[in-house]
Amino acid sequence: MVAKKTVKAPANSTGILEVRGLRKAYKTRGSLVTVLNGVDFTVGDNETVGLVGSSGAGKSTIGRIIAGLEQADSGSMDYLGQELQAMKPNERRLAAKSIQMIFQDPYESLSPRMTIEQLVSEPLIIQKQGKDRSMRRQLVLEALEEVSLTPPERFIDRYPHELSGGERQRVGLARAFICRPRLIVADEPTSMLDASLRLELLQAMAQLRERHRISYLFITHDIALTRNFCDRLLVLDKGEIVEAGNSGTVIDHPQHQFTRSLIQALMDLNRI
Ligand SMILES: Nc1ncnc2c1ncn2[C@@H]1O[C@H](COP(=O)(O)OP(=O)(O)OP(=O)(O)O)[C@@H](O)[C@H]1O
Repeated sequence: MVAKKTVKAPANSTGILEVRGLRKAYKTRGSLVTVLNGVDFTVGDNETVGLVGSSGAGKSTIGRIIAGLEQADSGSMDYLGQELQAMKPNERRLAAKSIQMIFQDPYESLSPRMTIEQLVSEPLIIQKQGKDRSMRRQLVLEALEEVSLTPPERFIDRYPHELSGGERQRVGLARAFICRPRLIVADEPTSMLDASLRLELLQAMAQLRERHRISYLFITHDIALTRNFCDRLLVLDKGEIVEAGNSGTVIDHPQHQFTRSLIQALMDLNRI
């Protein structure tokens, strides 16, 4: 069992994830480029934490490292008392059951050759949950219902190309939800959706959080979106978190020059 070896009291009794000193550099054309330069933050239980920063700041890299899709060079990630960085691949796979990720592109993130049933049940198969196909189908129907793809029977046998962009993103959310995670890393899930679909997805995410006590790390370019959707906001600049706090407070009273420039850019955009 994974937990047995690594269990210790969580550093923050209400936190589920505590990230400390995360560093990552990529080798490109022979030279090493530092992307994350000692990133520190926490995500609380049932909390939605927004992560903003300029393009290329390293937001997705943080998300991928937490979801286990990439390895950090150093630092620690205490997740429910388990140190993710120190885990072997098979332990990490088990932990991954309760940390899931949803992605930006509703067209590329779902295989076009799989039905919605196959796509949403795939994590169950990987995690060896759901004893047979009919049980898995039932769990898929429930997950589709949870993300407001109703009636689920209308969606389950279709292919992604038969769905709208907003519906596909909710399929991605159902796929992330089906193993009942504690934490979902959402990497710009709304950026390719128009305003009304954006709202639908955020409502579906908020509903899941309310019903099932899920925390989100919500990565976005759109700092305005974080005001109501996120409890807390983290601002990433030059590989470090330069500001963190209640999202309304950070937006209304930014302390760091970089945060001010992000908000100014938003105001300039709204004036166009
Ligand atoms: N596999 C890789 N190899 C080399 N460089 C990479 C790799 N992945 C990311 N990078 C670089 O790391 C930096 C951070 O990338 P990342 O995708 O995390 O940024 P981001 O903040 O999510 O950007 P955006 O908002 O544009 O999506 C970028 O400069 C990117 O080019």
